[in-house]
Amino acid sequence: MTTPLFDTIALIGIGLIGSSIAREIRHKHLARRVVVSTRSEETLRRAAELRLGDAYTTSAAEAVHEADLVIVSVPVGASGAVAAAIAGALKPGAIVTDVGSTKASVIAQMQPHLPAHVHFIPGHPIAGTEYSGPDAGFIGLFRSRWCILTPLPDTDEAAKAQLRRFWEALGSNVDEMDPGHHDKVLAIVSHLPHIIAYNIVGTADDLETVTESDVIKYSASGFRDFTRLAASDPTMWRDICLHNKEAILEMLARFSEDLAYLQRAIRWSDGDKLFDLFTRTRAIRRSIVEAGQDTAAPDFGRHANDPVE
Ligand SMILES: NC(=O)C1=CN([C@@H]2O[C@H](COP(=O)(O)OP(=O)(O)OC[C@H]3O[C@@H](n4cnc5c(N)ncnc54)[C@H](O)[C@@H]3O)[C@@H](O)[C@H]2O)C=CC1
Ligand SMILES: O=C(O)C(=O)Cc1ccc(O)cc1
Repeated sequence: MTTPLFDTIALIGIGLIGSSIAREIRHKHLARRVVVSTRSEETLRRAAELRLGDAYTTSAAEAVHEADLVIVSVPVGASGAVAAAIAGALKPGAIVTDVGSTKASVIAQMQPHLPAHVHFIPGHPIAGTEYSGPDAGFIGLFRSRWCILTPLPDTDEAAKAQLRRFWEALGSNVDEMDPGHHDKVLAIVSHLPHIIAYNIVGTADDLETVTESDVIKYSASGFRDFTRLAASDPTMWRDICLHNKEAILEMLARFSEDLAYLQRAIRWSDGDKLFDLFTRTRAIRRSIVEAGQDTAAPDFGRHANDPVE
């Protein structure tokens, strides 16, 4: 058996991401003890049934007081409230991290509450699915996926190296980025695709001439891919939109301009313009496939609700 990387890990929030991390910790023996905390009694009970931790509490402060690593996995809009709740109970030298999809806002919400005697290192695993809750997590979610850390200036190198080792133990490749840059990159590669998916599925649902049963019956695989994204958790995506507002609006403005260009090419039957664009975008897809980044997260175990061994 390998030596655990941490003595005690506290998981605040035990949905898709928190429970996937919990399963990995147990599976790979990365901590001696795991304390699970979440707001609702019902989710906590389910986490206990799934044996995701060693101790369970609805008090985030109680969960963190002995923790060497605290991982906050809640919707980004709740980050500030969690930081305020745990601040007074954190152990000196503890590493506090998060997994939120936006970084500048999470830092702005959490940092003012956290004491100087802890190492706050924000993070974001670029891995997930459209499912949520403790049953949705699975071992392998983070394998061969990127995890981006957005450390603050003067972050302790040893603490950062320890957090890197943790994500690497989960199979991730770890990168570092400035929070503002992270938010712009993620706005185009993750947030916009979800917004477009919510929009197109909403548009199809609003059409008078095409019925819902037409949509369900004849949906081609392209539309079905959009419905998968548009089935993602409404709270999580509301929070992402509200907490990465500037970058998302900037990318949406660019997107709308480019869409108008495409619309014009179709209106004027400009086949060359259409062909050129479609050729350029196909090359991007091929680069992604060549880089081995085309596969969805492995499906095995996605609904494996068996208690963790
Ligand atoms: N779902 C995905 O594909 C990915 C999500 N993320 C980020 O990870 C975070 C968690 O997302 P999921 O695990 O998917 O969500 P989820 O909805 O599956 O789980 C959220 C958890 O947070 C708890 N929670 C909500 N508000 C809380 C509060 N105020 N205090 C304490 N606990 C609270 C819920 O009870 C639940 O346990 C979000 O910030 C999201 O942006 C990051 C990468 C991928
Ligand atoms: O399900 C998908 O395709 C995703 O894109 C999952 C995802 C959602 C949010 C993130 O911040 C990172 C990954």
